[in-house]
Amino acid sequence: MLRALLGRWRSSLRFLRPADVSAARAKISVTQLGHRYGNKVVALKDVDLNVRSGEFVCLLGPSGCGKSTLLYALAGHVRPTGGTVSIDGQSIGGPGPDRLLMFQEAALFPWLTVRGNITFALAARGVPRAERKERADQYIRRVQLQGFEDTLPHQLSGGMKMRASLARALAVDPTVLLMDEPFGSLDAQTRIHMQEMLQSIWMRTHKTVVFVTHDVHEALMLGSRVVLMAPRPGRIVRDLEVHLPMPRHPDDAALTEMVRHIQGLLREVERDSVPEPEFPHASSTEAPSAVLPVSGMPRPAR
Ligand SMILES: Nc1ncnc2c1ncn2[C@@H]1O[C@H](COP(=O)(O)OP(=O)(O)OP(=O)(O)O)[C@@H](O)[C@H]1O
Repeated sequence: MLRALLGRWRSSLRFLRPADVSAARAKISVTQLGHRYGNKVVALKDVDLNVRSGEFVCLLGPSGCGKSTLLYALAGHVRPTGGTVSIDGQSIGGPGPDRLLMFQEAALFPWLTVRGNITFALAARGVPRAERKERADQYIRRVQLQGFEDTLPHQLSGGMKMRASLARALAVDPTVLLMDEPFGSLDAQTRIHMQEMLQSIWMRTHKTVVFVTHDVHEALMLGSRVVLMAPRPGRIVRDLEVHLPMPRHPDDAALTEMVRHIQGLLREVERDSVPEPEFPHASSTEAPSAVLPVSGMPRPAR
């Protein structure tokens, strides 16, 4: 029984080398990316990553390994001190409408209803007025918020706010969805529900997603690929393709075994990381702690 289980999770995990996903065919291509903040912290060093169209890539690693810095470099909010980021072969010089960044906070306009928040974002993207309501309602149904179209954000639970934010992100239909621990502030039950919902939406849309998390279970619930990062300096140490069938169930035995294996890898990574001297943080005003999201809405304080 145990042997069969081990066989299943091992055959569901494939280690990738950078050359396995060619830059020429990648949707997102990151080459030799480095970033040093003004306070001398090397947040990223020599990061190479190619993401294919339609992949769900989870960036996973301990605090401070540069996950958010990498995500904000993809969004165009961090201007890396070295290397390049390209989308569809075009080097990016800043934020663009092809990428949308979602945060742990739902970042809804409090004076607009659920539908109003979505139609506002559609208007900002130039969607004709006649299409906005129908499109908003379509995505409201997709995140199971029907009946709450005219509700204001303060009347919603945390999970519902996040669903509204997800509906807004999907409705504007960015080429790439960038998510920074979006479910981090939700309770365990709501978090699982959001993961299942996002998973079923992704299975239907196959949108290219880059999702930051430090939760191994979440990464394996969602990711078609899991990229492990290590700190000091921030870098990629493993790139894993996950072939567990979808939809995945949070209690699936093979998934649970895989979680244990990756937790072991992360412990090794932490052990092998050289501690870096403490640098003052407060004087720096650089992203990711002070950025504007791609959607153009003010980024809430982290
Ligand atoms: N604005 C900033 N100015 C200076 N240093 C920063 C800034 N933002 C992040 N750092 C440093 O860069 C390194 C990487 O930070 P980053 O937030 O990208 O890591 P992370 O893996 O996303 O961490 P967490 O999971 O805690 O959010 C850390 O050492 C952090 O202290």
